[in-house]
Amino acid sequence: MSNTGPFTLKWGILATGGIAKTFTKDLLIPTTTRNASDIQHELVAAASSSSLSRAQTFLNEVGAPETAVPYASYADLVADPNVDIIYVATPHSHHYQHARLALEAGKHVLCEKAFTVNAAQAQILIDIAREKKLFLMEAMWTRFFPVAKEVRDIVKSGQLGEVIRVWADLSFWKDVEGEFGTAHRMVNLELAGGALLDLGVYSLTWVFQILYHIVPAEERGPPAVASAMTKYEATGCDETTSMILTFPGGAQGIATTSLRVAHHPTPTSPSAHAPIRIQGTLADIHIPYPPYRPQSYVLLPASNDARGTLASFPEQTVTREVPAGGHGMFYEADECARCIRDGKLESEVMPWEESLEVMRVMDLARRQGGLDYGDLEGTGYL
Ligand SMILES: NC(=O)C1=CN([C@@H]2O[C@H](COP(=O)(O)OP(=O)(O)OC[C@H]3O[C@@H](n4cnc5c(N)ncnc54)[C@H](OP(=O)(O)O)[C@@H]3O)[C@@H](O)[C@H]2O)C=CC1
Ligand SMILES: O=C1OC[C@@H](O)[C@H](O)[C@H]1O
Repeated sequence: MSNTGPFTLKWGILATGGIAKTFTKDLLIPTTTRNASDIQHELVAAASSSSLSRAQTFLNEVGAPETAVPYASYADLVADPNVDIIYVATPHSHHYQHARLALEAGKHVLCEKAFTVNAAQAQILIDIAREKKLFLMEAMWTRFFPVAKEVRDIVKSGQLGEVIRVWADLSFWKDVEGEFGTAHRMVNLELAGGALLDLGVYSLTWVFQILYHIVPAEERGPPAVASAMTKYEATGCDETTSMILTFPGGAQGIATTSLRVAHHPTPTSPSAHAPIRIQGTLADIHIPYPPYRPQSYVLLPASNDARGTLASFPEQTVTREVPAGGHGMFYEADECARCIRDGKLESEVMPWEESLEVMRVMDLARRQGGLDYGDLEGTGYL
């Protein structure tokens, strides 16, 4: 690493919807507020497929520097020589096309979750990134929170004993018809909507972080998958999907998602149990809602009348709040900057192979549930 000051990563934002705005605001929070002063981010451009004025409005709304350039097309954005990395923030249906557009133009890519519609598309993006020596990462921001890292480290240390089971739910207790109708991206088949790709991917990421990511390579393997899927009648997307994953060695992951019921109808109520529960032979870890933005965890030693308390530590709650009023999306942006600075094509925290495995599990669950996205499943390009 050079000692000439922080490495600067120059960002172009592809799309101007809800999450693009949240992410970009985080990008503009100085890295010094989170002890990440070895890198910094610069917002250099944003594009809207709708209009130039929408791109300009977006830049104004996020508080972009005056030098940031608005574009009226994604093609123009990826052609900007001043841009290093493109953040793809379009609906699932378009991730493959837009990430590929950026890679083909020679840009590094951070692509929103779910990475693509299926594993075949993810594989092609990875192949292109490898061939062109470009950084590519699924924007699974949850993994980069300090709490997620701490939890992985605790499990790795053996403090929980052997992890036997991980329960993971991300569901929203919604009036689905009233809130989403048929056109909203959450339920619209033409945008690859549905609970699984939008929310279930988080349940899977918690299961994978514990039962796959931190398992030594020689013991690790893809899980067997048994799933059930119930459709939303109005569009045919999945409304409630439940998956039981059995990993080599026998540990089980139970990953669930729904648009109509949740682990608790008022997930932030003090009586709500945790949506993520990592269960070991000596202790559990519970992670409260929201599991996609984890800011605390509870360590619970196992205990019963007959055997007493097995672990040698008390129950404890650890809280790590996101600093500087951020949403927590800057952690994944920092990872991109460090990887690119260090010449890495992929992140060790969210490696290509694991995005692919998660996509394969979702492919299997969709096959078992009879959910096919038709033409959106293709690997043709633009
Ligand atoms: N990490 C997280 O916490 C979150 C991630 N997401 C992910 O981000 C992605 C976008 O979600 P979100 O921002 O909520 O969606 P929005 O509908 O708010 O925004 C999507 C944007 O994509 C662009 N777009 C391009 N083509 C289309 C199309 N055919 N239909 C609709 N929009 C299109 C539009 O921008 P323009 O007109 O400017 O081109 C639009 O504003 C999804 O993949 C979702 O899973 C979403 C929410 C939270
Ligand atoms: O990624 C997401 O996480 C937060 C949710 O609010 C959102 O619907 C989803 O796309």
